[in-house]
Amino acid sequence: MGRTIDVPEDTLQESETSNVVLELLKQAGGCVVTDGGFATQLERHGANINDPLWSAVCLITMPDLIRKVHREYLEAGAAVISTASYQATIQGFEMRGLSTKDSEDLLQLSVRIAREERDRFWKEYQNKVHTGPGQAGSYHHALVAASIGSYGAYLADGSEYSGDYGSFVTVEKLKNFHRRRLLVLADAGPDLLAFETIPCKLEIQALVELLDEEKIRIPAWVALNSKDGVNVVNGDSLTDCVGLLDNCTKVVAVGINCTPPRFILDLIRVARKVTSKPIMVYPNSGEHYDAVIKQWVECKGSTDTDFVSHVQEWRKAGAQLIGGCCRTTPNTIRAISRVLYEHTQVYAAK
Ligand code: MET
Ligand SMILES: [Zn+2]
Repeated sequence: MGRTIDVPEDTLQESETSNVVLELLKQAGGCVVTDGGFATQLERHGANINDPLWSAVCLITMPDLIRKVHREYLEAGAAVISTASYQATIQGFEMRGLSTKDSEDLLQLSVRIAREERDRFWKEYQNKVHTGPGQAGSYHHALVAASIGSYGAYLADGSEYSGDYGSFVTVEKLKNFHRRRLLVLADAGPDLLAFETIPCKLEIQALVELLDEEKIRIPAWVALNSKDGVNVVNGDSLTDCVGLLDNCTKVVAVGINCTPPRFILDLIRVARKVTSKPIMVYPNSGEHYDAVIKQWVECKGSTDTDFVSHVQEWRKAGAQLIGGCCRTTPNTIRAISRVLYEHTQVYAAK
C-alpha cells in the first residue's frame, strides 16, 4: 500500500527507531482509525458504571463485557484499542476494600483482556477485508493501548474537564499519584500507554518527568482536552503543552480526546506547528458532561454522519490516528474507517 501524501517526510524516517505507532502508520498508508467511546459502549450494553471507578468497575463485575466491546471495535476496524483502565486506580480499588495485590491484578487484567481479544480477532480476521454495509478496509494487527486517565478522572468530580486541581496540587503530588499504576500497566505488556483527557500543563510536566524517572520502555501517547479550540481546558496554552510533549522521547504521539468535534481542526493546526510527531484525535460526540449528575446532557452532539464529515479535513490538517471518545460507538468507527479507507484506495491507485 502506498503511503499518503500528507505524512511529513521526517515523521516516517523516524520509524527506524522501531516506534510501534510509526510502524503501524507506515503499514496502513499514513492514517489509521482508533477505537471509540469505551465506557459509552459498555453502558449501551447495559453496564451500570455510575461508580467512582466508572468503566473500570466492569473489570470486577463484567470482564466478559469488556472483551465484547474490544471485539466490537476491532470488527469496526480499530487499529488501536484502549483498555478498560481509564478510571482504574489502585487508590480507587483500595477504597472499595480490595487489597493492593488484587488492585494491581485488576490493572493487569485490563491489559490481558485486550491483548487476548486482539490476538483472537487477528487469528480469524488477518486475511479478511471488511466490506459489510457501511464499512470497508483491511484490518490491521491492532495495538493495545493501556488507558491512563488524568488525576481529574480519578477524583471523579469532572475536574478532567476543568483542569482545576486547586493550588495544593504540585508536580510531585501528580507524579506520586500516577507512579505505581503506570509501572503496573507498563509491566503488563501493552504496546502503548495512552494518557487521556489530560487537562493542564502541570500534569503533562509530571508525566514527562515520570516517564523518564521510571525509565518506562513502553512508548506513550498523551491526549489533551480543550473547550475552546485554542487552549487545553484549564486555559494553559496548547502550544506550550504540545511543546513539552514534543521534547519527550518516550512520547510517540500527541493529540486531543474527549473534546467536541467543532474544535478539533483548529487544535490540530496548533499542534502541527509545534510537533512532527503523529497527531491523534478522538473527539467526543459534542455533548456536554454534567459532573454533578454524572451524565452526558444536551443531545445536540454530532450524529455519526456529522462527525464523519470532518474526518477528511482532520486528516489533511495532519491527524494520523482518528477515532472517537465519549458517546461515540462502533458505528462511528466503522464510518471513519470507511472514509480513511477510501482515501487510501484513491491514493494507492495514483
Ligand atoms: C472521559 S474520556 C474516556 C476515555 C476512555 N478511553 C473511554 O472511552 O471510555
Ligand atoms: Zn471521553
